[in-house]
Amino acid sequence: MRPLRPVPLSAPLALSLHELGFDELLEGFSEPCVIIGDDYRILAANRAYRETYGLGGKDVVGKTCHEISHHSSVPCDRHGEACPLLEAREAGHSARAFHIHHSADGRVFASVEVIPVVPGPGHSGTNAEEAPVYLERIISSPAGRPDPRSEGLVGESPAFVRMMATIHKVAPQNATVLLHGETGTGKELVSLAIHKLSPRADRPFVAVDCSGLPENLIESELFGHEKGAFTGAHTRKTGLVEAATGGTLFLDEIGELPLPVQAKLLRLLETNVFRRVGGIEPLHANIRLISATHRNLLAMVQAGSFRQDLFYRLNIFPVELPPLRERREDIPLLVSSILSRLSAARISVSREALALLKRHSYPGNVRELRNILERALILSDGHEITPDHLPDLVDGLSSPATPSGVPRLVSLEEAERQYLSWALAQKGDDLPELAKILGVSLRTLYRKIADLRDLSGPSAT
Ligand SMILES: Nc1ncnc2c1ncn2[C@@H]1O[C@H](COP(=O)(O)OP(=O)(O)OP(=O)(O)O)[C@@H](O)[C@H]1O
Repeated sequence: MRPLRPVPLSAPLALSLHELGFDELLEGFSEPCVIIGDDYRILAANRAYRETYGLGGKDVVGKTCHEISHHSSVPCDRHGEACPLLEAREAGHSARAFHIHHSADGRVFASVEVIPVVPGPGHSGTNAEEAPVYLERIISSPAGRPDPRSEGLVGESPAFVRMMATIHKVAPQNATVLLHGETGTGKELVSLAIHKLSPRADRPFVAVDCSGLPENLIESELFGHEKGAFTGAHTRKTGLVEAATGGTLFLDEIGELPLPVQAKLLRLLETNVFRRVGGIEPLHANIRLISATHRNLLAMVQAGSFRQDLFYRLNIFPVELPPLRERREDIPLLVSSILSRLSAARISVSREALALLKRHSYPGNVRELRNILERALILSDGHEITPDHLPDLVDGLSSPATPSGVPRLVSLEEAERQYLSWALAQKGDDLPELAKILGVSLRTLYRKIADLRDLSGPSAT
């Protein structure tokens, strides 16, 4: 058997990779692993790889890695993906990539690491035997799948896969993460995924909606209070920072946090110390903080409503969540996934209905898609969903298209109404700011909104 020595090695691997033959080496790993040659051919595979990617009992040895995991006759870089083998070959050190793989159990997200391996010092082989070989380890993601049966995050578009790759990189670190995305893009789901992928996974995940808490309560909710700290504080109360000890605290809509609480949060992040309201004892926090917002925090900093120092503390690792209209390729998959979550029966969607669903601009993103499908399911009595069951998408105003997504030629007046509906869905909570962006006075904006409501009836945005 051929003795092996890997170059260079990350510390944990170095312990298991020395002077071993292919099979012995591979069986040391519980995750799927293969040894591949320069030409992508699999030279050996461990049991986990055979079970995960097995081709109905046929051996994988002699096949190429892209044939097995991508069901493709050409390497993944020819599909626009990063090929870790190519990178490892060129750089001479290990390389990683995040891919969608075909496993025996459907498609999965997979973190792939390729490590160059060379013969051990005692080995004197033939030239052919000394051709470079690589160890490929694959860890499939528990955070979601590009598969309708997935419980977690669903998607397969390049924008979505890029975001998934980013969260898989940051999750194992303790870094503070700031998620930015429009409403309904999945910020809470992504934050939970980061928690589940982190070493804190078996400790608490505590989610707090900063916009849902009255200003005078936020501080005691977050930090707790001592008995008698204020009228009505009859007992000592543990705050959410303490409740998240060892785990992750998710602060949703961080832009809504009042300035005095921003100062306390900053102190917590800088010193890891906080005090309960009315308390003097300093308490040590042990949390990972993930925050999220749909707002432009930098613009808020410039406007003086968000602390600059807190912004930089929160923004250590920013993650942008793509809006659904920028990943329309995901709509068919999301439709089947959401329908299978909503109904145990198999519900089909007609071609025309799917075309309508794909054309809509979704100011409310995945949450809006879910609501539309929930209504359609009721209207269809659990049978095939057709355009008749999608009145919001057929009727126009309550389903505004983005300027780039106007599905047919319309009058300028109609285009303005559609654009205004869309703009309101993006920034309707800050009309002065929206008026500024649209270049109209606040009074004009109010008038246009009133016209829009008159025209579209009580259900308009
Ligand atoms: N990629 C996805 N795959 C499957 N479901 C998703 C995805 N993204 C969002 N959802 C679903 O959409 C809904 C909204 O998601 P979530 O609450 O995480 O969004 P959000 O960005 O936090 O919204 P908000 O800013 O309004 O709080 C949920 O039902 C969630 O399960």
